[in-house]
Amino acid sequence: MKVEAWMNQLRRQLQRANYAYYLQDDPIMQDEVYDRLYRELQALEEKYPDLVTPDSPTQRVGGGVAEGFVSVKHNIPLYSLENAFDLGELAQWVARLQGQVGDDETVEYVCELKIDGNALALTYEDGVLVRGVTRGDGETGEDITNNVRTIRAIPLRLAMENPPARVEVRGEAFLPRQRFEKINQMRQEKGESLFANPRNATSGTLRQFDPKVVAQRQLDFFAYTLYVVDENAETPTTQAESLELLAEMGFQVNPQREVCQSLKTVGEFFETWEKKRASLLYDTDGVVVKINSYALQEKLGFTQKFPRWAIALKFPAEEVPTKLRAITINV
Ligand SMILES: NC(=O)c1cc2c(=O)c3cc(F)ccc3oc2nc1N
Repeated sequence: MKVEAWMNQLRRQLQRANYAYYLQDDPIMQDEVYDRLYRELQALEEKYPDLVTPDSPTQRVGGGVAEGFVSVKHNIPLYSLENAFDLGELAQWVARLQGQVGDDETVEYVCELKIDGNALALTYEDGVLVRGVTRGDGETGEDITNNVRTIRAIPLRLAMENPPARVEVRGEAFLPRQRFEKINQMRQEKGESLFANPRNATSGTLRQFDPKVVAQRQLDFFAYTLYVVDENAETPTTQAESLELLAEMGFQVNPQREVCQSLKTVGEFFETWEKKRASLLYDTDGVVVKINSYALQEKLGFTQKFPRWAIALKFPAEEVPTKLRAITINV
């Protein structure tokens, strides 16, 4: 077999093993086999440097220390979400929607946990990750591609045979709480300032100039929006389908989601997770409620700042720990 074909085969095998191990928590290959194949690919890439490809697992941490980040315009803007602070406000939002879509339309919702991290905009061309950008002001963000490439939950190549010409993905980079605590513990030992919370630690890490530092922090990522920019590729017609397609493409998609037919079941999803969220390995600050149908999303469109077809239903702010409150009262 030609060496180039062998190197491509090695890459596919390592990517599949990575996906199974990292995203499906179901290893298909012993570590020592993975390491041997990885070293074999590295040796071949050193011997044939012009056969190195950007999606090779060996290319995750590279690019040297950046001088700064270039500001780039998003291909598709990233809007923010309107907030609702209780079920009453959610009911008002639903009533407004129903008014806009007409009473004959039965509206179906998708409820997703709102991950408390930093939004990222990813661009894939012919299935290969070409750009990773911070949210910025929604119109332009900072090109942090070399840092994004170090996030293991973000595929360097989409896991599909015939990828669309271009795919835009949005998702949330975040740090699981345990990882956040470990990072702060290491900073404390080095006498460095501590991060206030996982979200700040995530944004501080994404803007590091050295990808090696980003890689050490082991950021995580959940994808939540997909735009297939390719007229002859099949495109999803609902948010639920998009989430399934994102998982097929090799992204980590948050499993705690539900298609709801009524405000009542949205409320139940919200109340369930308001209670259970402490058991999650990462911070969430609410539930994102979205209209499932893309046709209806299209019909509703956007205001100056928000999509009319999505809202963030926020969890009440964390209770101040009682002992702290007791001290306040004594003072
Ligand atoms: N933090 C999140 O977990 C999360 C955030 C957003 C958004 O910010 C968001 C913004 C839009 F304009 C439209 C849809 C969105 O969907 C989203 N879905 C999510 N799951």
